[in-house]
Amino acid sequence: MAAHDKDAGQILTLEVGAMAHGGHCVARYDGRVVFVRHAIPGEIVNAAVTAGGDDARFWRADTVSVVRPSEFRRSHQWKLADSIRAHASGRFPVGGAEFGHITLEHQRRLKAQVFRDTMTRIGKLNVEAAVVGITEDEPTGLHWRTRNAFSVTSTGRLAMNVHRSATVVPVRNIPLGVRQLDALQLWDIDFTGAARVEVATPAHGEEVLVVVFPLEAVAANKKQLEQHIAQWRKRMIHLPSKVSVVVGLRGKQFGPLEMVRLRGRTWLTEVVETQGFGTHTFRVSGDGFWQVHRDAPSTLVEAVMDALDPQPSQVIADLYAGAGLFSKFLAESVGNDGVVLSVEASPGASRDARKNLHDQKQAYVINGLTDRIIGSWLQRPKAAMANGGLDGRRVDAVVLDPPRAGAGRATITRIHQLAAEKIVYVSCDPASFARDTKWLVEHGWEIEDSTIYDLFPDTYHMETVTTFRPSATLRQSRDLG
Ligand SMILES: C[S@@+](CC[C@H](N)C(=O)[O-])C[C@H]1O[C@@H](n2cnc3c(N)ncnc32)[C@H](O)[C@@H]1O
Repeated sequence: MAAHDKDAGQILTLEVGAMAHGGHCVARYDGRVVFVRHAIPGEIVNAAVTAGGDDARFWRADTVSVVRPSEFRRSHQWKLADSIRAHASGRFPVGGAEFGHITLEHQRRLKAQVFRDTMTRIGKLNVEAAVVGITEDEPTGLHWRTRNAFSVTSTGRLAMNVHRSATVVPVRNIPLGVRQLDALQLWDIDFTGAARVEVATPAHGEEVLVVVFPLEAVAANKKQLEQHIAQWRKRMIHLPSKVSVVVGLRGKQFGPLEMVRLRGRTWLTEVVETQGFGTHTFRVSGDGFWQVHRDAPSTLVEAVMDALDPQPSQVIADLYAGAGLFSKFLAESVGNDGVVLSVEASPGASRDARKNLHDQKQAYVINGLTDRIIGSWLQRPKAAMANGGLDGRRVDAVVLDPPRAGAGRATITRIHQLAAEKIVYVSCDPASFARDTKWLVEHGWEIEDSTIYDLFPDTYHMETVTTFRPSATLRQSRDLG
């Protein structure tokens, strides 16, 4: 909350309307829009203003009590994230479980509505998408996160941030985390000197990877850093032998992360077992991206493989490929005469991808920014793949899985120029996806199918997998060209 915010703390009684992207319901007060968190469409709530002011275009508020509850309200699954209990004890809820007070079935209905509304508002398209949930998540929506990041309090305890705030609240369990995480009792360790701690606890196996990021001042002072490293090492000596601990020294974005090993390894193993597409094992380094829900890797691989339907000898571009999750399964399907171009910007993730794909000669790991790599393919299609070309071949299909910001207009245009037969777009953000879709449609692409996967229960987040095909007009113009 901003210190100058004279309206902060004021309690408003509001009838809340539709759920908007970002996890808040839209309400009106004196003609002004108020984004209300921890409410459900149709409810009347008392909400405390968390950001206001006469000049503000809109206000923000947290529900503190419910006057007319929705039939889909339940008691919140996580005390520290429950706005009502938090405000009653004079504090703010931690972020990250803003749907914990809504039944799982209704959360999914709301996600479908948010996706539909966002596609209409930004994408200018009517898209109906079914929501697929993970059965084991029912009914609570708890115990699914394999990747958890913590802030650290001034006394060295693991903590979570209050929504849109630097305020941290110490935690002693993470209800959304997989059960292995609580069992480690990392809350009892003194992490003084650290700014952030990230913990990866894979769904299968006992390996755990803890990455400790020092405070900037500590990282900048070699002697202090060494002292803290010695202390962290000592304080974690009791952890089970399969727990690896590294200190991460961040470079610039996409620059290499230097990892100082305190114990164990700088990476862990992830096993992805699918229905119908086999099982593969992946190496994922401390700084590498991995899907967060324990069942997300297998669910998304199955969705992408079903949507793409890769055939032997095809050329497939896997853009924003991370450690090669989709590339690995795709390479197997296209066989020795096919090609998978696995494009990823992070050097660490590309290193992992090279290891994960080393036995598949048809897979090329290309480290760089997607738009530049495609630009090179378009400019020099005859050049060898190792030299930034396509070896005279044509890209048959594209899968892209960009970060939350989406691909952006320039990259979408280049993807279109590849003249593939199919694009499968995996997205974790409906707003950037709607923007990218608008540009694809302007270029002549049509949506064939779109499905929402509820891979972030008890939060407002969602994952979508959408198949695009060239429209009849686009096909015609290609034939003429
Ligand atoms: C949502 S993750 C998907 C990774 C992979 N498909 C998976 O499922 O494990 C997005 C990835 O894109 C990478 N990335 C971000 N911006 C990029 C860019 N401009 N070009 C290439 N890769 C990028 C990130 O480093 C990250 O690994």
